[in-house]
Amino acid sequence: MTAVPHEKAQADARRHWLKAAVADGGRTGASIALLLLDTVAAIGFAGGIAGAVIAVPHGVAAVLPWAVLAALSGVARGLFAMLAARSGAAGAEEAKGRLRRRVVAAALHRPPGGIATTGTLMSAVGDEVDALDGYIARFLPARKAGAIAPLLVLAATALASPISAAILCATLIPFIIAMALAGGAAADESRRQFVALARLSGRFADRVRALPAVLAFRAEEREAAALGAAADELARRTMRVLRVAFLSSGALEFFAALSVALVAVYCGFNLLGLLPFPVPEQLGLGQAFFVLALAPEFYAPMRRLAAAYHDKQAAETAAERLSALPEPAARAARTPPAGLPELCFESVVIRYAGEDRPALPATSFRVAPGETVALLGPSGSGKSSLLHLLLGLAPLSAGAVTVGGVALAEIGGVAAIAAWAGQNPLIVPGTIRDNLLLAHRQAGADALAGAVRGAGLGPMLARRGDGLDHVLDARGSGLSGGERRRIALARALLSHAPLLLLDEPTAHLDAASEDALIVTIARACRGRTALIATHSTALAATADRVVRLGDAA
Ligand SMILES: Nc1ncnc2c1ncn2[C@@H]1O[C@H](COP(=O)(O)OP(=O)(O)OP(=O)(O)O)[C@@H](O)[C@H]1O
Repeated sequence: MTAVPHEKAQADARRHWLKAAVADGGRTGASIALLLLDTVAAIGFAGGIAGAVIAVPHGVAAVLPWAVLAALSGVARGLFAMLAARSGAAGAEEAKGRLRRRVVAAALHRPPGGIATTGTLMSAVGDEVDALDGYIARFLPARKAGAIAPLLVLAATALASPISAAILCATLIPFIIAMALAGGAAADESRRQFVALARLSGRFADRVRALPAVLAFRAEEREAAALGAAADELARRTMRVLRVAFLSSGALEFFAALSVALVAVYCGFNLLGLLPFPVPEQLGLGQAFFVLALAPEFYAPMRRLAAAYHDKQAAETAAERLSALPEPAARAARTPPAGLPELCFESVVIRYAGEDRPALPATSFRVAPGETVALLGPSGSGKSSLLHLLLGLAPLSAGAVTVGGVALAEIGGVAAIAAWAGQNPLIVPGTIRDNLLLAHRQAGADALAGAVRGAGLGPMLARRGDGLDHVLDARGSGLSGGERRRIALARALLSHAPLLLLDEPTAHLDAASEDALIVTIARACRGRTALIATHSTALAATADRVVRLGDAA
């Protein structure tokens, strides 16, 4: 019962979103004006031809001005068509640029706890924004010009021969009915085809990402069959779209040809006086030529619109996904205060979107400037979430957090003043050196060697012949969990940030390595404010204070 209104609401939302996206740039007004000028030039061309024909008996001098009019109109048509295409393309570039900037901003400034993945956002920036190209460059100008241009042709025809104009109008009515029927079917089929295409490409990308797991579970044949079935489904849907498209273009061509043929027969019989019924007009040669030259122009704007119809479907499908992207989070109003920060947590609650239970129930504590606090607590008690909250990666659902006396919301997060080693350290494609220098671009060789030593990366580099020049891929393939953490820790050691945030820095380590690392961490915490989430009581013992989470839960 609610499906239809829901679909209608979605379609309305899509249309509004597309309208707003185009209003940003678009330049459709210029393209529409140029397409209408093209129609005016077509009328001039027909006038030139007709004038030249009736001037033939009066000699070359009489023909020349009409021939020049026809030639200039022909050149103007080419020019207007080219400028309309250029202006449409430039408008589309402008609108796509704005949209891309908005999506990139949404990717870079994701609201804490949002669920849009980087993959979704990046595919939105590329493919989905591109899908709006034809809609803005071709479809919108063609639709608006398509509503006015036939009326201009009709008015010009009516001046020369009202009956011919009536014939053109008469063929338009069944044409509109046929196009409305075929257009509705085409829209449904085309939407289904786009959904099938999106499903297939999503499935394909997902399986490529999970290829090692597919091979490990010997699921190659099953997955290949599933991909084959999705591809067959897409092929079936594509064939249906093509069938409907052939039907509608068949209807368009039939009525276009019929209108020209009827006008031609009428003009011929009228000129010869052979019409079997009385008509209130007697056409001259010039009028007949004018009307005949203009008749094909009546359906030309609709042909242009039909050719761009596919662009509309592509844009609406893309709009469905793009409009669902989150708005970029508000920019920080202030920069974090300088110096060693004090952290204050007052009745802080973290609840992720769509979750009933809070990840962190009301928690209050304070970290003095230069103090090291260890967060201890069972798995799932919210230790990582608390660190993520400071970095702007988890939502503050209740309570207040201040950094150096300034509300966290005002500075957006502490990333600018923090050295951070998380549980899933970021590895970028490049050498291990590139990965370490992410924390401090200008770090010298001595500082780098100190960080490598402090984080215990020496044995790992020695095992790889090329040491710091060893190249890592985006997944950090070949690195163990402990090695990743050591890389993250080395980064934190390299950075001179006054705030140190460490999330389980000694996990995955044997006892001897842990002891060595604890000494390094304690040294790194000196002279900074530090917050360390850990399960290690040995590491917690080196902190100035321990805050236990999850006890009250
Ligand atoms: N992005 C998220 N969306 C929804 N729930 C989340 C998200 N991140 C964490 N949680 C949930 O919040 C709770 C606290 O998780 P968190 O990782 O902060 O705990 P933790 O104490 O650091 O655990 P561990 O010691 O295992 O690292 C868990 O129940 C977890 O499932």
